This record gives sequence, structure tokens and C-alpha cells, in this order.
Amino acid sequence: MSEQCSGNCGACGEECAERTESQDLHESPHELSKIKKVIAVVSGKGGVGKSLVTSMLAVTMNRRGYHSAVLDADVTGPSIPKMFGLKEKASGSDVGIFPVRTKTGIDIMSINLLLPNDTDPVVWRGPLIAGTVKQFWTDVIWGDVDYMFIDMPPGTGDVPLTVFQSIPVDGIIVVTSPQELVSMIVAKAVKMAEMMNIPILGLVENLSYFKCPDNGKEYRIFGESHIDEIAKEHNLQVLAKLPVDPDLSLNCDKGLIELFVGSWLDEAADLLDSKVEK
Ligand SMILES: Nc1ncnc2c1ncn2[C@@H]1O[C@H](COP(=O)(O)OP(=O)(O)OP(=O)(O)O)[C@@H](O)[C@H]1O
Repeated sequence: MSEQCSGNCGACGEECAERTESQDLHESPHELSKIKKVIAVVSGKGGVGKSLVTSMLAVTMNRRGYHSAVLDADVTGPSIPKMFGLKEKASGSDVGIFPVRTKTGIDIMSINLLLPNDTDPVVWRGPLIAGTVKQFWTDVIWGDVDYMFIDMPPGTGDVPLTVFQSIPVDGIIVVTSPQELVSMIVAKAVKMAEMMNIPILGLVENLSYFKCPDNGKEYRIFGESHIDEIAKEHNLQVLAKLPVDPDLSLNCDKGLIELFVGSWLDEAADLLDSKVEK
């Protein structure tokens, strides 16, 4: 038994004689799904741009010739369908539910693709929300997917916990912004990832700076960034720093995220590139 044993075998990766429950609680995906890599995108709180980064990663990998998918696990604040301008609802058959395909061929599943109205609030308790996310994995016919990006609910509550326990996530990307309590958020993410035995692939700082179109100067409008020191402290890589870009918010609002211009996520994409063969 490890000296630091908490008695919670489900949250520990150690193999020891005292283990009381099976380590692998992962559910199998639908029998018609073959998903090569699953990447969870997490943040400490809402509104820092987690869904935007999830969408941009899916678009970037799709542009590189991979088949990307997005599982929107942010059930109470689903913003993925809107960013991709999806109007149609998901359909199903006796065999399972079909994701909705975007204009450029990215497959999406989100609670907003199942509810009659986009504006219907999801006023559900944690277990029901977590069960829905699990079903997005087990009951959706994803087909062949190279990269599935999961837009996680913010924080470290019971829904993220169930997602990490039931879906075999290969890596985590943490999105932060300069005005948050970044060091605490990153430390929490690192601890959660250790408990779940999932590697953190790196950090993305959103809203990092604003580049003035008139003089080309960069302004730190949300404060100085500390992401480099924090990354070093935890031996993590900073994969990208995204500016505050009015074109990005316009693309989000118009459902045209597939048209974004910018190479900010190239380093993250290079890292992912190395993980899957086309
Ligand atoms: N770098 C950016 N430049 C311009 N606008 C941005 C940027 N990042 C985010 N936004 C705007 O902020 C909105 C919120 O971002 P997003 O939905 O990705 O946050 P979130 O962290 O997923 O929030 P929640 O968890 O509440 O869903 C976006 O729709 C977009 O309009």
C-alpha cells in the first residue's frame, strides 16, 4: 500500500494488494464507433474560452486531414452547436443516435441537438447530467474518428469525475485566462489528472493579449500573464496563447468558427499530430 493511500481505489492508479475495486471503470463506445484519441478540454471556471478552444482544436485537426468530433459534455451551458452554426437536430434509430455533421465534416453531439428548443434550460441533477454525457459516448454512432475533443463542464464536480471515470480520455488540455487564479486552477487540474491517471498535454492561455490593429502593439488587457512560470513549476508545456480577437467572437456568434483565421493552435496540433496515424 502506498504511504499516501486515501482508501479511494477508484481515484488511484497504483496497483497494490489492497486494491478493493476494479481500476478500469471505462465504458465501451458504441459498437459502430472507432475513436482513436480522446482529448478533454477543461477549465477552472466558465467563460474563459474552453468551448472556443475545443472548437478551434477540432477545426485545426480537421484542416490537417483528420476526422474530428466534438462531444459537448458541458450539458448545462452547451455552446458548441451555436459556434458551428448547427440548426438541425440529431436523429436516431433503433441502433443509436447519429451526431450532426458540420459544413466541413466535424461530427458533433450536444444536448442542444436533442432538446426541442435551444433556449430550454437543463435543470437536472448531477447524476442525470453525468448519465447523459456517458450516453453521448455509449449510444452515439460516432463511426471512425481520429480525434474526439470533449468540451468538459467547468470545474471538478461530479460530472467531470464521471466523464473521466467512464470515458477513456488520452490527454487533457487546460484552458486558462490571465485574470483567473491561474496557479490554483492549474494545481487543481494537475492533481485531478494525477488521480485519474491521465496526462496533461499542456496549457492554453486564452484572452492573453490584444494586438492593436492601428499600432501593432500588444496590450495585456486582463493583466500580466503568469502562465509560463506556472507551467514550469508543474513541468507542463504552454501550447498556445490566444489573443482577444474580435473576429473570433464574431465567428462564434455567427456560427462560423470553421472559418477562423490564425495559427495560434499549431503547436497544440503538432503535438496531437504525433499521436495518431492518418
Ligand atoms: N480569444 C477570444 N477572442 C474574442 N472572443 C472570445 C475569445 N475567447 C472567448 N471569446 C468569447 O467569449 C465567449 C465565451 O467563450 P466560451 O463559450 O468558449 O467559454 P467557455 O469557457 O466555454 O464558457 P462556458 O464554460 O460558460 O461554456 C465566446 O462565445 C466568444 O464570443
